Amino acid sequence: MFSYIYLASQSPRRQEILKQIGVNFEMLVAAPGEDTETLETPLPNEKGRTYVERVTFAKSAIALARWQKSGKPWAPVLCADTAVSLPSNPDGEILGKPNDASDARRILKMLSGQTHQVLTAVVLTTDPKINPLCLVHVSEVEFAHLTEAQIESYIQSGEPFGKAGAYGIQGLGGAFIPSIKGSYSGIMGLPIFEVNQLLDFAKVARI
Ligand SMILES: Cc1cn([C@H]2C[C@H](O)[C@@H](COP(=O)(O)OP(=O)(O)OP(=O)(O)O)O2)c(=O)[nH]c1=O
Repeated sequence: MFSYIYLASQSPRRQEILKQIGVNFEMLVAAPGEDTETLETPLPNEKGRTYVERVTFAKSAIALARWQKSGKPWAPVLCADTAVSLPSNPDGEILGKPNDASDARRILKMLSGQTHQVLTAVVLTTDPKINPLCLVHVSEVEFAHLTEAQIESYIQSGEPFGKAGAYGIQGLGGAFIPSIKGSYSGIMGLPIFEVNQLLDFAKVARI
């Protein structure tokens, strides 16, 4: 039985979700100069599922190297990546975190009035010498038609930044979403039900 895990993610949403299900975790934070952003550039013609899997496995390899350097005792390491996929987008289907306000505007205009997918890949390494447990969770999110004024005031709020697809369902962005098919927590970055199953399988204790 493991009494805690390492969370290798800067996402405050993932921390909240782990707390919600009573998981004890310690952050495995990036070392200065460590670059994970370059990984998050989609490869030419890369599909959503392949993208989130590739990025999460890469984040995982970086996290394991981080653990090795840290000299800390072993505990399972959890990594995840969330991206929005819009197959009808001619410039490539993957929409990640916006680079700036004009990128957020471009993404929100594409999502307006459409249904998109949110994909979250999760990788849990239970032993550094064996293959990790992994899954990809997919939800469908219906977006209402947004006016230019709504998009501008949403960008002004600052909420789109640091979030895949330039919105947060858990914040003001929730008001743009008439329906979802899938899981709210999966859209927020960590699907509770599936992660709970992985943690059970890996024999991780809860508080
Ligand atoms: C679609 C959507 C995404 N998001 C967030 C979840 C993720 O934090 C973020 C996607 O970026 P990620 O690259 O998955 O995660 P991150 O950069 O926040 O953290 P790290 O790479 O260190 O693990 O978008 C929401 O909070 N709400 C939403 O509705």
